Parts: sequence; C-alpha cells; structure tokens
Amino acid sequence: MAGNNAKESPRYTLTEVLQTALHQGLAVAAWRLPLQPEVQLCVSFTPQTTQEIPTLEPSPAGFLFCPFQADAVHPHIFLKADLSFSSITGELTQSPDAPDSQAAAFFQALENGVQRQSTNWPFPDSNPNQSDRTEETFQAAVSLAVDLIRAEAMEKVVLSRSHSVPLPDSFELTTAFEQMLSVYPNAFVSLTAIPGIGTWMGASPEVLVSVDKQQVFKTVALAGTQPASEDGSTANAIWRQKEIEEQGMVERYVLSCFKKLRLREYTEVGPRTVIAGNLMHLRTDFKVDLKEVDFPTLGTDMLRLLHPTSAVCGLPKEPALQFILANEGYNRSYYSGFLGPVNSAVGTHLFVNLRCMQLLETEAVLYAGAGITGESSPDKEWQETQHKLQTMFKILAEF
Ligand SMILES: C=C(O[C@H]1C=CC=C(C(=O)O)[C@@H]1O)C(=O)O
Repeated sequence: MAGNNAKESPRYTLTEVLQTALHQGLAVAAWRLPLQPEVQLCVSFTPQTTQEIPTLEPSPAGFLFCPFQADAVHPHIFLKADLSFSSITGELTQSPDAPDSQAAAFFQALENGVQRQSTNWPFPDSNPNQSDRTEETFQAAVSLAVDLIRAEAMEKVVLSRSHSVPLPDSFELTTAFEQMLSVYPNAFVSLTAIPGIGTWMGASPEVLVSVDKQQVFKTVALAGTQPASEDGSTANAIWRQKEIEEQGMVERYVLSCFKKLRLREYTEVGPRTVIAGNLMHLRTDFKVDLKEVDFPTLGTDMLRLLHPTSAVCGLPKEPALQFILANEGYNRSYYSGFLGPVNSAVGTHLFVNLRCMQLLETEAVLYAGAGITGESSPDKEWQETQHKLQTMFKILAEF
C-alpha cells in the first residue's frame, strides 16, 4: 500500500491523451498487441525520418512507422516516445530526455481538456492515389503476372490495390480505434497520426519481427487465404494446393534469411490455420532464443533481410518488386510496410501494415493485396482482395 503522503500521479483516459495530441498537431501512435489487455500510446515532439531501415539495437523507446518502399515522400519514421501512456495505469510519463517546455505545455493542454472534434487528424491535401483500380484493370495485371510466372520469370508476386470510400458523417477517430480493439482481439491494432505524413489505422495479423523482454526473437510465414467458418473454428479448414504452395514459398523465404545469417538454432512450428477477422490463413511460427544464441543484432538483421517478405512482395524478391512497381498502377505508401513499438516495456514488436486504411479529410483509403502464383484465377484474386477489405469496411460500417 502506498503511504498516505505518496503523491498520486494524475490518471487520464486514452481518448483524452489521443485527442490532446491530435489537437496540438503532434505525432502520436496508439497500439494494442494481439490478445493483450493494455493499449499503449506514445507522443513524439520531433519525429525522425530516414531513408534506411533504422537500427533496433540500441534504440530509445518509441514507435516505428515504415513504408513498403522508402522515397522522399514516404520515409521511414521513428516516433521517439517523449510521452508514454498506458491504458492500464492511466499514467502519462515523460521520458527523461524529452524537452520540459513541450511536455509541460502538453500536460497543461490535457488538464484544460479538448472537445472531441470531427476531423482533427493529419491528412494530405488530396487523395494520394488519385484513382482506384477497377476490377478489370486489377484482373488484367493478375493475368499478366500469371503468364510471367508460368514462363518462369518469377514464382510468386503479391498484387494489391486501394479502394476509396467516403467517411461516414458520424465517423469519429477514437471511437473507430475502440471498435477495432473490440472487434479484432487477436490482431495488432494501431492508429498512427503523423503531421506531414498522414493518419493510418489497421488490424494486422502478421508479425514481421519481434524480440520480447525474455529475449525471444519471433517471426512468421503467413499466406493463403479463405473466408473463416461461421463458428470461428479452424478444425475443418481445407486448403488447396495453390495456398499450400503459396505459404510454402513464404516459409522458404524466411528460412533463406536465417541461412544468410548462418543461423541454425531456430524452432519452426506449423503451418497451422489461424483466424484473422473474417479470414483464415496458413501460418508457420519461427522462434530463436537469444539467451542461448549469441546474436544481439538478430532483430535488425532479420528485419532488413525480411522486408518486404514474399507475403507482400513475391519470390524472387527483385523481379516481383519490379513487376509490382511497373504494374500495380499506384504507390503503396505505408500499406505493406511495417509498424510497431520498439524497446517498449514489453520489447520490440513490428507488424506488417495489412488490413489497414489511411484517413483523408472526407475519405478513407483501404488497401488489400493477394498472392499470385501460376495457379491463380484473376476473378478469385479480386474476390480475395474484396474479402480483405472487409476488415476495415466493418469498422466504417459501425458509424
Ligand atoms: C497482402 C495481404 O495479405 C497477405 C497476408 C496473408 C495472406 C496473403 C494472401 O493469401 O495472399 C497475403 O500474402 C493483404 O492483406 O493485403
């Protein structure tokens, strides 16, 4: 029990802290790890941008937000946690090296309180994608990819598209975030708002790299998609050869990254069927115990080798990437990049930015892709992207 004289820290709600950060025009990220009760948030007074994937060890605590392909408009961004919030304690903590004057101004604004405002998130002046692909043009790109795969120019490529919808009049950002938390308990749920970059939210099913406090490194090979059964059970899932091979390629790719690092001490479990919202995937889990293997930079080394994995790019990586850049017809921006906390109280947990949307002033831009192999049918791949878009549609439909 704390003594009677102990000074209690003020308690805040997630909504109060988030609204204050947005109102002050500050960069903010809020997230919840899969199957965890705690929502965390960090506010950064000076986001750092780089063209290279940043080093994870050592790094101050913060949040990484990285694009599919870095360029001048879409840099890698590190939000150092100047202020950190936990929904469990309700405490907002200032990091020792955060500028006192800015922190004091934030606490003052928090005490003053802000009204919920309808559109107070950062957004670009115009829709960055200009126009979405039609079913016809998407399917034409899939057919071209299938031809090239059958001609052995590559083995697999992931083709994606954007889909813009008007934001419902009653849309409210913090309520949408809370909806994602309750609807997708086993996803990595996040909201990232960065002035000059934009506002993204999503419920990702895919770990890219994680190193927890017990020094266990984890990554996964995730691929193959089908609608989840009504009862949410995976017991009767049947996978076609196409999906088994597609997931096998991602698995081989992860193994090739370990091989490049000459690391043999990993465990591999799977593939198993897992549920992600309205969908099921095949997933193989990889682990390395860093207490037993002396590899302090494994997180960064694997991150740089893995991204973009063949779950979002293809195999071999280079021809698949060139095909995507030449044929997708839009810039993926931060979709299929990666994001997550770095050196937080529970370690580093980076996820692939999937099942996500970008918020503009009056529109939401949703993103989805599908892995194309020699067995792909353009019509089925279009349907698969429709299913994946449902993850965010479902959130918008709540308003
Ligand atoms: C590219 C996406 O999903 C990837 C992850 C799981 C299954 C996939 C698939 O079956 O194609 C994709 O590789 C997306 O959701 O936009």
